[in-house]
Amino acid sequence: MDIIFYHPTFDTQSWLAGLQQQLPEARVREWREGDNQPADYALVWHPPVEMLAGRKQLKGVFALGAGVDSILSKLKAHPDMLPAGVPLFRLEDTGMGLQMQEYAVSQVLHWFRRFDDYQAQKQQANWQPLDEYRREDFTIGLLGAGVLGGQVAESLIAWGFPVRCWSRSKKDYPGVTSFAGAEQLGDFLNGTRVLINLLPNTPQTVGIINAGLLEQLADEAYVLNLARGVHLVEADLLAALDNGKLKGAMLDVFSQEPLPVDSPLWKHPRVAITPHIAAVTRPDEAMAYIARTIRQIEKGEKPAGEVSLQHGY
Ligand SMILES: NC(=O)C1=CN([C@@H]2O[C@H](COP(=O)(O)OP(=O)(O)OC[C@H]3O[C@@H](n4cnc5c(N)ncnc54)[C@H](O)[C@@H]3O)[C@@H](O)[C@H]2O)C=CC1
Ligand SMILES: O=C(O)C(=O)CO
Repeated sequence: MDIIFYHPTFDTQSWLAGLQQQLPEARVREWREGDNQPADYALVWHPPVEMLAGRKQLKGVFALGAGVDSILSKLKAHPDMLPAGVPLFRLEDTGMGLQMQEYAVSQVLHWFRRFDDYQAQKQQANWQPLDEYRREDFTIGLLGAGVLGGQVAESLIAWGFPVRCWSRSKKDYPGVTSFAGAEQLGDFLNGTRVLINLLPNTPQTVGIINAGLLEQLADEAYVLNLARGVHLVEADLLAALDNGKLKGAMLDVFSQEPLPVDSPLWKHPRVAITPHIAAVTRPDEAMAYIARTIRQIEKGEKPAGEVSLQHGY
């Protein structure tokens, strides 16, 4: 079995060694320009078109991340990049769920305990206990309730917050109120105090967090964007912060990355920023998942994690 690997920034040698250990029966190599030698599987992130185009013998392509938007947008421009019938897999969880839980829980607690207000008071040397917030006024709403959103919901339930989610179809997570489809988006937003985005980037979700949506949230709401920058209309977020509708935002992802130095988001006192690190690929867990999935394919089984090209995620 031959496996080709391409990632623009990962430590390729350590991935090749790790994969070889997980799959001793395979021949694993780095893909380089001009390599047309046979391959059964391709492991990729931002792959050059020529790496995959025409490789009809592939049994599977693995995206080395959870979101497949960059691969699918390339596929749109170059439909021959993924030969017909070759399944595309993505990383499901592989350690990202826990990272998303850490990020979301720490930030929700930061807002809930008013550390943002105390930080602002500190700038003024102002010693002033503030009214406590009540959990019942702190409903958390998850936009997207899949592998990662479901785990974030679970972690916030454990902290006693009212939690609701919105997805394409209804979910059955214990203690979580589930809303589904465009017709229930308004009900989901009504009363949501903290909006956490974990949607995939698809034509249906681009720009979804806009002025019209923000207006429907509870007053003094907060936005946590953990998914993709294109989901959020940044100008609308800034306007909602400045008109008082939103109390704060924490953003991990941006319409342009790295975020340009002249973006007004950097300077806004109620916007917190991290550089797209909410959940990163954990090599050991990712390699174990890929090896397990390849073994399932080799046995003729149908593994989890296949991307629906029809739905775009
Ligand atoms: N900031 C970061 O470091 C990272 C960001 N991500 C982002 O998180 C996203 C979510 O990852 P997973 O939970 O693994 O994805 P998933 O595919 O398991 O879950 C997606 C959820 O969104 C819902 N959804 C999709 N389209 C919808 C629509 N039109 N209307 C309503 N609901 C819709 C689905 O029903 C599902 O509940 C990824 O696509 C990626 O963009 C993932 C990993 C790291
Ligand atoms: O896996 C993904 O989709 C990511 O965004 C990793 O940072």
